[in-house]
Amino acid sequence: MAGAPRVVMEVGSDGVAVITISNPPVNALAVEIIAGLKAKYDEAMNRNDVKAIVVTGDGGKFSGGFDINVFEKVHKTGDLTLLPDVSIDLVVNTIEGGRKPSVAAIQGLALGGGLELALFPAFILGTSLLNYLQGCHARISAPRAQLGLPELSLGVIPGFGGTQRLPRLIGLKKAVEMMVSSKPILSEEGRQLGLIDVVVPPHELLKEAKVFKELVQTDTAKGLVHAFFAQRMTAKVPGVTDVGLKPRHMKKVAVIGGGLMGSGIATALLLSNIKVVLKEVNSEFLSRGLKSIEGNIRGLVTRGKMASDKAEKTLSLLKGVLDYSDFKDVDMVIEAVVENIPLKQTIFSDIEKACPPHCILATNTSTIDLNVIGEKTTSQERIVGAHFFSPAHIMPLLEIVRTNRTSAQVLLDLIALGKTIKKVPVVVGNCTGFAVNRTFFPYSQSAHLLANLGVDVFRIDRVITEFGLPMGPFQLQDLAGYGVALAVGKEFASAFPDRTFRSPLVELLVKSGRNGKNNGKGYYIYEKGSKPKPDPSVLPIIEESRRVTNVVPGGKPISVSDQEILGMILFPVVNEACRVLEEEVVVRASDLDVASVLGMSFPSYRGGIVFWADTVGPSHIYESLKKWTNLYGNFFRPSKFLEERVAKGLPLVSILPFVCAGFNVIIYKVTAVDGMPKAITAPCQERNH
Ligand SMILES: C[C@H](O)CC(=O)SCCNC(=O)CCNC(=O)[C@H](O)C(C)(C)COP(=O)(O)OP(=O)(O)OC[C@H]1O[C@@H](n2cnc3c(N)ncnc32)[C@H](O)[C@@H]1OP(=O)(O)O
Repeated sequence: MAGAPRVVMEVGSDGVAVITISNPPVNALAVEIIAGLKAKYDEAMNRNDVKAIVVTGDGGKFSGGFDINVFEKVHKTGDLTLLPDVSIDLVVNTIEGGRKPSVAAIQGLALGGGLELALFPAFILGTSLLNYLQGCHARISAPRAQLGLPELSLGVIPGFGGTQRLPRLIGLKKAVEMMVSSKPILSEEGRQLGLIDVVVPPHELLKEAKVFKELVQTDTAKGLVHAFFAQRMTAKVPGVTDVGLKPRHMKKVAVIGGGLMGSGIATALLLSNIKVVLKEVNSEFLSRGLKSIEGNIRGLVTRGKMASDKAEKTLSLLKGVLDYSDFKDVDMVIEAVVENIPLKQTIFSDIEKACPPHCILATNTSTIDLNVIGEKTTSQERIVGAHFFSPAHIMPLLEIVRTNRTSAQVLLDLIALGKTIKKVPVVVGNCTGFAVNRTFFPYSQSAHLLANLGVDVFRIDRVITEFGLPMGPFQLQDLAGYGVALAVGKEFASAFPDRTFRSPLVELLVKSGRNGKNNGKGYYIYEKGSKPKPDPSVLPIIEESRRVTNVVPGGKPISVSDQEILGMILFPVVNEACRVLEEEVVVRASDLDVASVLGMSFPSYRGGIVFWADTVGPSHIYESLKKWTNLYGNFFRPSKFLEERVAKGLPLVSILPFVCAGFNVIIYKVTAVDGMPKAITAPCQERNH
């Protein structure tokens, strides 16, 4: 078990005091660590037998930076005194004031406040001590340690003096690049960049400390800090990751279908050194799939991101096949064929016979009920959804879809595999659209409703991009292709007819020969080398759609502000998120935040869809939806969950009502004779989200 955070000091006979930070797993600079550092530095400075100081971290890591939990506490309490005055107190008064040489011994990582702590010795060396140390090295680092200032990714700036000291250490250009990109460099590069011996005057530190404290209080910092913790929570699934099971190693995975999704999934697996068998139905499709994987991997070489011998080694892990004979020793199959129920059912019945009994049977379906897919098998415990987002080797989200029969072991294995292939796994329930597509299905629906009510489509896109999404709903539709919009629209219309707005617009666009970005003609004109331009010739088609739907009250286009447009697009999404929470499609509300950020590019600095909704205020959202229901119909009707939350004055993220039914109350025990964990009933209990 990890011990309590502490700082220890050992003084050797050579007069060197080694101060070690110990706060597993990353030696975060918790308040008690900072206090401990100050106490040990004070002691070292005051002891006559100490000639020099080395500061280092325990467990192979220097420090992952200031303890982010403190930010969260500040957000909750508004109490800024929780933030210690490190730069002034520790650096100026203790370290500099003490006038003894101090060296940082870095290994593993020195991030944020951790790196800034390592810069402190330079601060001392930069003044009088450098003169008598005669070029002594102030930071000793093990190979490949990560050095970075990722504070901007949390919405704050380096607050322990880094903005002043890093530029002096490695030059302004590189320092700004490191701060803006938040990306770490390796110690080897850091060494090449050299040392700078300049002192930062205390008044600059004071200024910096003030700005830092102001930034911690902004919504942006709150959103980013929430997103940080939420992302780390997704891999903690009650009844799965806390019941003593160990993930099994996936050495060889079969992917069925070499189309866009299948080849992307295969690429992601190969890049993590997992053997892949790619199966297709004929040699033409197979060679197309293999070529696309090769293209993905060789593209990394062209862009200088992978050495060519490494690419060849990676590709040697890939084998293309036309039958199931190579499936006899695979640990997992991921089916990624077209969304056709009989085809998927046949494949699952075939792979059940062809694969070993421990093999996980996963599907990349984005819509079809997993119970239906597995209907012709007797292996329901090992059937699971592995829903990747396109392009699968790039997009970071992996929705792991469970039925009420999927075993905990299988879920755990998939969570572990997700992490191995550098995805963020989010475990979700089995419903139309799962968590992400289900929550965001009203997004394009409301955009179409607004367009049919007379609002300009390009204005809608602008409002949404100004809010922070990378593109608006109409440009997104152009990008995804109209075939996808029509197919997905049908699924949702049949699953949720009470809240579907039927717009003929996409059909009219297809009729007029448009297919979005695919053929260069959609709401926008797409030309090579230039940004998409709004296409005025689409306006008569939109007019035609308005005539057909005839939803404009009094026949006149509605007049709405940008703020209302934003609400009319995003509040229905929040409303659906409420239903997703009520039905416990996600384990906790923050999982939906992560899924919305990583799957829909919802701006991370807004914390995710539910977090943002709480910032806006559930009662404002509820009242707005009620008003729009009266004006424009049922599409906007507030959900029961939202209504109840508002009635109780609760935010959306707090305790979810615990329903004693469905997959969430199943816990697992390894009792089955075949070694697969079996579900047992668990008592109901309230969980904190
Ligand atoms: C004043 C200063 O200028 C302000 C600052 O220093 S702000 C902080 C700057 N530092 C950062 O942003 C680093 C954030 N951390 C990371 O990027 C990554 O955690 C890491 C690269 C250090 C390690 O990554 P990885 O090995 O994949 O482990 P990861 O799962 O992310 O983290 C392990 C645990 O450490 C915790 N942790 C990591 N960094 C932390 C931090 N700075 N504070 C508190 N907890 C932290 C994580 O929450 C996680 O906890 P859990 O096991 O209970 O879920």
